[in-house]
Amino acid sequence: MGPSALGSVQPPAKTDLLQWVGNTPLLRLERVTAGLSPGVEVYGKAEWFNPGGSVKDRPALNMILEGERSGRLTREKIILDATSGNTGIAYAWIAARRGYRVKLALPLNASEERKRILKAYGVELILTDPTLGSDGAIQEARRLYAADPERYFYPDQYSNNANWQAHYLTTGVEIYQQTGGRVTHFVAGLGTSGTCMGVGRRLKEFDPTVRVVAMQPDSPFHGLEGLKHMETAIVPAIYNPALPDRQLEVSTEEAQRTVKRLAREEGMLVGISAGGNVAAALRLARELDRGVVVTILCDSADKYLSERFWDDPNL
Ligand SMILES: Cc1ncc(COP(=O)(O)O)c(C=O)c1O
Repeated sequence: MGPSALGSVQPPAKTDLLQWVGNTPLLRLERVTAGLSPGVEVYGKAEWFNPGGSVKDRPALNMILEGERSGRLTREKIILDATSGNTGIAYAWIAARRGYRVKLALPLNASEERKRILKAYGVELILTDPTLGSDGAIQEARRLYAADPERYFYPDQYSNNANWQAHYLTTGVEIYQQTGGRVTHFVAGLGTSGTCMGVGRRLKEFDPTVRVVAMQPDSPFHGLEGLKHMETAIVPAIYNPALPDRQLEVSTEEAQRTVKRLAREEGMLVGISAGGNVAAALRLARELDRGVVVTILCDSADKYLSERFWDDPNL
């Protein structure tokens, strides 16, 4: 078959990897939802389809583009931030494409896979005290920036409006469109809170009856990498506690158990925070007679495969 058989040959579409951020599939959960009222549907937004493998590609790209637009990010600057991993991975590949260097503060105990991925992209890692968690990394990034502000572009994802705006401009719109405007509840775990704030604001603008549910780990020492226990953590400046209509707490074990169920019953190999989101979404869905519940499958399990819970027969 020659080209003429195809009609006029178009150049390939979206040949820049950056164009593949967003527009992720919305997947219906069909088996873990057994026993729910027939009028209730539960969906997960498959964010591992982003080029960097997580939901954080969206805010990282938006913060970098905003930095360029505002003139705060210029060629000679190093991108500096504190990240438990996924935002770092997103900065890393986006910076590689756009020709910037990246320096990241992250807790020493962040998963080995994440550290190796970051190093593979050529990122400089500053490993911080693991007992201080993500807050220790934030303090270190602030210290480095304060010591030499001219050297760095410090997006500070916890305080940067371009973080939640990425979700306001993309994720929220996609969810509304992909559900044909039928979404009734949105569930999101809180890390920087960008996803919850941006999607929550957008959905409530489309339809003020949409209920926004924030999910948090049930204790300060938890295994939900990427999420914060707000009561004991540095609260992100972009977090508005008045926006969620409800808060749900999920234990590490419940999240891990749900991760295994999603793998075995739905064929979706997702990360721990995604398991936590689905656990909270299912708890909420059990209370409903009718509804369209949407949550976020933040990343895949690739970076967590060395965790011990996979081999724990009780989970
Ligand atoms: C795996 C994972 N899940 C959830 C989140 C939370 O998303 P957000 O920062 O938008 O609250 C993050 C954030 O870093 C993450 O890495």
